[in-house]
Amino acid sequence: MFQGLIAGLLLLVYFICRAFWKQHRRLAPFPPGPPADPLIGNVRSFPAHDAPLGLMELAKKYGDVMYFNILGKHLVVLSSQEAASDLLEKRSAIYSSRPRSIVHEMIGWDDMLGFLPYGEDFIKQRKFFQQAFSRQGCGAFRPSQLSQARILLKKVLQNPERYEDHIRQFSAAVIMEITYGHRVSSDDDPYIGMAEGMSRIIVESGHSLSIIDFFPSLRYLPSWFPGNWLGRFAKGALSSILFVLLLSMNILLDAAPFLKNIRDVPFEQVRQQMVTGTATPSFTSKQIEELEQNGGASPEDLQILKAAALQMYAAGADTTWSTLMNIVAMLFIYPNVQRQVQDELDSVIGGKRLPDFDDREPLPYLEAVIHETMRWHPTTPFNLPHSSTTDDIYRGMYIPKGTTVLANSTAMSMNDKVYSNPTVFRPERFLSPESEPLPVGIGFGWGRRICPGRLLADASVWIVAASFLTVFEVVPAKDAKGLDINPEIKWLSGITSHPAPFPCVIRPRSGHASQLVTRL
Ligand code: HEM
Repeated sequence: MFQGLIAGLLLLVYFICRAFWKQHRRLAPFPPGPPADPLIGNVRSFPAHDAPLGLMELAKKYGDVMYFNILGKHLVVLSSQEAASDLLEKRSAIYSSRPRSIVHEMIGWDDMLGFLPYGEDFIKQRKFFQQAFSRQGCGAFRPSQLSQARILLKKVLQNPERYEDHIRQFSAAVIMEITYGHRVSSDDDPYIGMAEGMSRIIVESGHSLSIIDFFPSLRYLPSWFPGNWLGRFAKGALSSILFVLLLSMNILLDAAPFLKNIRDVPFEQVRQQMVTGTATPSFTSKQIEELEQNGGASPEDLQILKAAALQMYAAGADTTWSTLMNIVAMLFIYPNVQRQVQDELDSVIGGKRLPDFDDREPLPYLEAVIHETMRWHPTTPFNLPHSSTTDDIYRGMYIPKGTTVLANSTAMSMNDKVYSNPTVFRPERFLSPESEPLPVGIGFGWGRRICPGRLLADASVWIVAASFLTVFEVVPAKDAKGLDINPEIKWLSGITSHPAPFPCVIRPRSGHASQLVTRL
């Protein structure tokens, strides 16, 4: 009797709480956002071109937490580091999943860490990364980063006009060596071919997957259609579906066997080498060893590990390359900044040798230039989308379960409440006494999804920037009359953003540096 009463009371409390929650939910409005059309929601008001900039403008009107309804799907755009840190970091128990990506499912990439929803597989795969790329773990990769940086310098010396390719190959070679212990020996190394094919697929599939790139295609509709939103919606939806179908078929046709090979071939090679005792220690060999020490690697474990190894390349090569290309562009545009970095390098290292990673501490100006480049032109103009796993109320606004949450890095980097004169490229802002906040979230994301390769990336960028600027300088090319060509640099945006090729000359610096170059 007494137990029944307790059970009844508990049930009553449950229903009251549920009713209160529903009431609360109804009372809490969605975050502000542009007015929506019936059924299609904000399809027409979502910026179709240059979405990061378009959304930055909208945020001036609607605030740093904006709501969009895209064909019934909830999308929240965050435009301040404060909101991103509050939600993606402090409430990371709620905001750490990823939205479903049909195209990535079709090409079999849905088991890679970056696309996994929050859950057991995510936690398992993320652990591989956290172990390998801890501060201590990264130390083991330094020799490979240093020697690949030397190879890069030699290639630039021999063939400076192909510097973009050389930097791309550096980024790929470091990842291949770290992941599989494979030392890239020449430009026609088959692993480099695989890596380049992979880059192409990342760019293509990234476009078709992204909600930002996909749904706005519904907007390519005549705006004169008076009041007949249904007709517009149908036409837009059809074109979007066709767009995705064509793109994914194209990917499927020429990419499926390739994707299987790039996943299996290097991985199986490491396993063979482990059997014959010829494997160079790598991320893959270490993880296999560890699994075997803990009772043997199951086929599922091996599948997860294969996906993790592939993910390393998919996430680490283009991002590192784009960041380095952005730095080259900024140094070209701001020769006085370039000179100041070189003065610092000369006074600290003395121009008698190439920088080693141990020289990292005393180069604050170079560090500031790297941070300022990542702020001024974020490598990923949008962070990867997060997705929420329960209903939430933030600052009195309702964010439903299943909302895609997009952090607009571009808007954050231009926030004048955080950065003084944000449109001006000024590394000094990160130095004492100004010491403005470092753009860590803008560069590498937040919370449980923060880039697990950030320490490795940071070291690669530092080593290349420091050694490159010790021996080379980037100067304007000359026209037929011998005058400087001052090109207007255009920025290309996909998943990552980097400058379009622009005319410039890379040449050895004079003085001590020229001797270093001859010794390369
Ligand atoms: C300068 C170079 C790099 C930049 C700018 C960069 C940036 C990012 C960003 C913005 C994210 C999304 C974070 C979020 O969702 O909140 C991310 C995720 C990721 N990055 Fe990086 N990254 C770089 C290099 C690397 C490297 C070298 C690796 C590995 C070797 C790596 C592995 C990953 C992985 C696996 C994810 C997905 C994490 C997850 O979904 O849990 N990244 N990165």
